[in-house]
Amino acid sequence: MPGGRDRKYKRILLKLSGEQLMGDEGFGIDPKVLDKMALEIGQLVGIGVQVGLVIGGGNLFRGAALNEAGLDRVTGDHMGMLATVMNALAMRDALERCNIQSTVMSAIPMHGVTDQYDRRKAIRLLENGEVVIFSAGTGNPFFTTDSAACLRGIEVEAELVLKATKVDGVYTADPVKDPSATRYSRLSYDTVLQEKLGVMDLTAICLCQDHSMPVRVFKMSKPGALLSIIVGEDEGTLIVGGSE
Ligand SMILES: Nc1ncnc2c1ncn2[C@@H]1O[C@H](COP(=O)(O)OP(=O)(O)O)[C@@H](O)[C@H]1O
Ligand SMILES: O=c1ccn([C@@H]2O[C@H](COP(=O)(O)OP(=O)(O)O)[C@@H](O)[C@H]2O)c(=O)[nH]1
Repeated sequence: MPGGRDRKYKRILLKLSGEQLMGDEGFGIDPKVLDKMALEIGQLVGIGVQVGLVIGGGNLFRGAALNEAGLDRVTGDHMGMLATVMNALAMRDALERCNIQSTVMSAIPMHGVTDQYDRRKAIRLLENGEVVIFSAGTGNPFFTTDSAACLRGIEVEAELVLKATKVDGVYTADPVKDPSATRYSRLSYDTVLQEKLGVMDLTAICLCQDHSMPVRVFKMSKPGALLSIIVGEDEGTLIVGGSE
């Protein structure tokens, strides 16, 4: 553990975007990336952290993009949710190759492929040290997996939602488009909402605000970042209530 410090969190909900699974390819899943992520998740499990996972589907399908291409929006969202199930199965496979016990639950019943989402069972599995992968988002169209991550995090009483992303936190503007943007180390839900800071969808932020669920945004590809957060280091950006 970094600096020999104890873990700060016992139960977390980690949100990975689908795009993070595709590595350098423009589409699909790179098993080497999955293996790397599985090892990092395994480090958390190894120090007794209970890990719930939500994985997006943007490496495969997004409803809004399919809609722009001419498909019905709800059909597109169903396809996006099914994409998250595929990613979840691939992640379970990678975790099991690292001898990390895991269960995939789906918000859309998929008998024989995944378990159906069951909050009480999920909590029991987490308490037993299994990684629980919550797939198919919220099960409803017009939502995102950011909202699903916050929803599941609140439901299973995680202490923190961790949003892994391509940038190392929340900035005053999109740092990819505006090089003069500066990073917050901590900010309030209200600021994210008022400034419409685009790192996470605003529905997800509202849900976290209503239920006082803190969110930490960080860069997954930064070596050791995930573990640093778990031991309480000030990595990325923390979104919480009150004034910043
Ligand atoms: N104010 C902001 N601070 C940080 N990132 C921002 C901001 N506004 C927009 N972004 C963009 O949001 C992206 C993060 O969203 P992303 O992880 O792609 O979401 P998802 O994978 O869930 O679709 C970053 O890569 C960044 O370019
Ligand atoms: O509760 C949900 C979660 C996801 N989706 C669909 O699944 C796609 C993939 O999820 P997301 O875009 O959040 O993935 P990420 O950007 O995190 O990879 C979305 O675009 C939506 O079409 C949905 O309809 N309802």
